[in-house]
Parts: sequence; C-alpha cells; structure tokens
Amino acid sequence: MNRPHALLDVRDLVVRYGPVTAVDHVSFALDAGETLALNGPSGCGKSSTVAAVLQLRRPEGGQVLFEGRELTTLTERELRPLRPRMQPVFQDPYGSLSPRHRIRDAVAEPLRVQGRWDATAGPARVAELLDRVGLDPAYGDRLPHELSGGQCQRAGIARALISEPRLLVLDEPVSALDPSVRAGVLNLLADLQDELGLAYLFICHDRAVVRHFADRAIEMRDGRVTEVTRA
Ligand SMILES: Nc1ncnc2c1ncn2[C@@H]1O[C@H](COP(=O)(O)OP(=O)(O)OP(=O)(O)O)[C@@H](O)[C@H]1O
Repeated sequence: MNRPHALLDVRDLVVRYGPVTAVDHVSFALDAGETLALNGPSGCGKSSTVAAVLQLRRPEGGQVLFEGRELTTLTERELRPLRPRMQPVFQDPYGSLSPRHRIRDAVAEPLRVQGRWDATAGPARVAELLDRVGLDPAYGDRLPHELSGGQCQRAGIARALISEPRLLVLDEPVSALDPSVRAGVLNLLADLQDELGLAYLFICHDRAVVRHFADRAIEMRDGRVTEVTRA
C-alpha cells in the first residue's frame, strides 16, 4: 500500500486517547488531483485520522508523509511552512468563520497569520478568490450571518485556497447545507480540483455523494480500515 511518490502517504497510523485506541494502524495514500473518501459510523475514528494527518493531534504511532516529508517527527517550527499546503474545510460553514470578521478579512486571515499578507496585491487576490468560488466580491463587506450556509461554505473554501494548498481535508463539507445547494458546492470543489490539481481527503457519510465524488473510498470501523473501494 506504500506509495513513495504519493502526495500523502499515511502508514500504520495510531491515535489513542488514554486507554481508547481511536485509530488502529490505518494506512492509505493519496495522489495529487485525487479524492479519497473516508466513511464509517460515528466514533469509528475518521476525525481522529484527519486530525493526525493535519498534525493538529500528534499520533501515538505511524508515519504521515506529505510531499515526501515525514511530519510526525517534525517540530512545530518545522511544520509551520508546510501547514499552509494542507488546509481543512469544516462541516459547519458558520463555525469556521469568526462572526465578527467581514468575509474579506476571514479569507485574508490565513495569509496574515502566516506573515505572507501583501497589502498591495492582497485585496485583489481576495476579490479574485471570492469570484472564483462563485461569490460576488461585494460580499467581502458582509459578516458571516449575512450570508446563506452555502455562500458561507464557499467563503470557507476561498479561505482554504488563499494559502495555495495541495491538499484539502474536507470534513463533511456539504452535510450541514440545504440539499438544494449541496450539488453547487460539490461541483465547485470538482472544478477547483481539475483546475488546481488539488487532492481531497473527504469525510463523508452519504454513499451517493461518495460514489459520485470520490475516486476511492475507505470504510472504517472501530479504528480500523475494513474496506477499500474504487468508486
Ligand atoms: N478527545 C477525546 N478524548 C477521548 N476520546 C475521544 C476523543 N476524541 C475522540 N474520542 C474517541 O475516539 C473514537 C473515535 O472518535 P472520532 O471522533 O475520531 O470518530 P469519528 O468517526 O470522526 O466520529 P463522528 O463521525 O461522530 O465525528 C471514539 O471512540 C471517540 O469516543
């Protein structure tokens, strides 16, 4: 299963919370431009897996190779320049944007935090990204609660893209949205993947969405991979 040239190569990942083994020797790999779905019942270890991939939680065992570098042995300082290249998009579109920040500031924030904000070129880049995700750049003036759930999720995607990632970790990105707007957001993600060669690690419960959207799917149960399917 090891793929030395994969964008992401997860080997024998183990995550424990005290006596609970949430992720039990999980391995998978993901190439640029590819979508891997992660599904399985609540509590099977999906969130713990992606938290360990993103190094938001250091795993108790295994390796996470991203762009050929083993992340689990890097210090926080060594990880810092790599973090922009793997970005999360969360389930709750409102929860991932600060309620008091205007959309244009929320989209710009990752670059500010990374010390890469360019006050001359930055505003035009934010407007371009808002336009690219299907939002009128005038929406940049609004606060999150002035947008619909689907619009907010599009802003969240723009915020993830501003760091120029190679990998997006999508945690149920459409399940909190009205069914009528889900397809639009999924189509946007598919177009962005074609255009930018992004890889997606995609937590999803909806089998129809997995079949339509993912190249491969892994099914987890009790912290283990029980099935790998090619969609
Ligand atoms: N912070 C924590 N402390 C203790 N146990 C935890 C913690 N987070 C998760 N767990 C446990 O680890 C296991 C895996 O949880 P995890 O959230 O990764 O599963 P999941 O598949 O993402 O579930 P869901 O679909 O409900 O989000 C569960 O048994 C859960 O109770």
